[in-house]
Amino acid sequence: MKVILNRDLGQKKIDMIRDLGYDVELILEKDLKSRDDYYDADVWFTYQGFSKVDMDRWTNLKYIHTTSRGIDQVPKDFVVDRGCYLSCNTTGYSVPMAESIIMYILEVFKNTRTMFDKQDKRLWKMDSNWIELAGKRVGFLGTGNISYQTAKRLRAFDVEIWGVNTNGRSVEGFDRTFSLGESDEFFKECDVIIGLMPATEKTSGLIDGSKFELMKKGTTFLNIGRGNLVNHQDLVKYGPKFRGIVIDVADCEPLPADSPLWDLDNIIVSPHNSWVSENNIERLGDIVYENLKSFIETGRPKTWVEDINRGY
Ligand SMILES: NC(=O)C1=CN([C@@H]2O[C@H](COP(=O)(O)OP(=O)(O)OC[C@H]3O[C@@H](n4cnc5c(N)ncnc54)[C@H](O)[C@@H]3O)[C@@H](O)[C@H]2O)C=CC1
Ligand SMILES: O=C(O)C(=O)[C@H](O)COP(=O)(O)O
Repeated sequence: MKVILNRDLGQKKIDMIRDLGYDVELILEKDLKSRDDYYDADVWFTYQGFSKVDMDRWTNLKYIHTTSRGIDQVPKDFVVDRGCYLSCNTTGYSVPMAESIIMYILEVFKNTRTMFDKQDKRLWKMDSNWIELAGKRVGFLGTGNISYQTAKRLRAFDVEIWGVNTNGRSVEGFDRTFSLGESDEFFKECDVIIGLMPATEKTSGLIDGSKFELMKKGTTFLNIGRGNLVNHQDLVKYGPKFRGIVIDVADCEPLPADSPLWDLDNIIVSPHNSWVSENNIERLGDIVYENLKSFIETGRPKTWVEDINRGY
């Protein structure tokens, strides 16, 4: 079985896979001599490699694992037509994402932008506009794994935690949950609202002026999942209403230098950085190992995306 890996998982994981004792040829993408050497592989671990290869040329491909959590970049027709398995980095980034989100909220609540500005100017001047997280209501758009890990850690700050998901089902770690169709109260009452939804046809532009209108003045709004969730024109228009805005993702990445979002004085722009951590390769390696072991032994990975057309 020929397996192409886009990331070096380290010798320990490679040895673990080899020690399984099966006839597996593991090749790092960077060691492929030519693009032609891809096309007879059985398994491909990739992220955005789809645009770099000619998808029509694969002869044996039976299993794709994308090293990202989101699967919006995956050519879904190919997966369906070929009857290929698709798996992704289900939980691998949730911990660093949760920590980054808590950092962003505190940055907005404690005005760190202003603090660093003053520091650059060697200005010793107190700021009386710092607010507490304790007692606030934090709302998650999406109650998936990243939201869960963030909510779990936010508990220590004595906040109330609400969430929106597809049907309003209750989810461990959330005090209240809403369906999007019945979520006006959510938008009106949350002090912090965090976008953590996947990019799908259904989520595209969900958060627009009509939702910003419902939010109270001084809300802190973060979009961390995918940029398509938010109507950016409306975000700019309603910008001054917020205590702070944080975007880790945008409808166009990199965010163009002439985007009016850069001009908002209450925005933190993080360049799709929230997932970064020194532990990612170790976590990815665990998922890859379990999935590959299962694929070799049973013909299917341990976990996979069962309904690719759902989009996440
Ligand atoms: N900025 C970054 O660096 C990263 C961004 N991401 C993004 O974050 C997203 C969320 O990740 P997870 O929490 O692990 O995903 P997940 O699949 O565990 O959760 C997704 C949540 O969104 C909800 N949802 C989906 N469509 C909906 C709709 N139309 N209406 C209402 N709710 C809907 C689901 O009910 C679920 O609660 C990923 O899909 C990915 O695009 C993931 C990792 C890193
Ligand atoms: O996992 C996702 O989805 C992301 O958006 C992450 O930022 C990172 O994706 P990779 O660069 O690790 O594929």
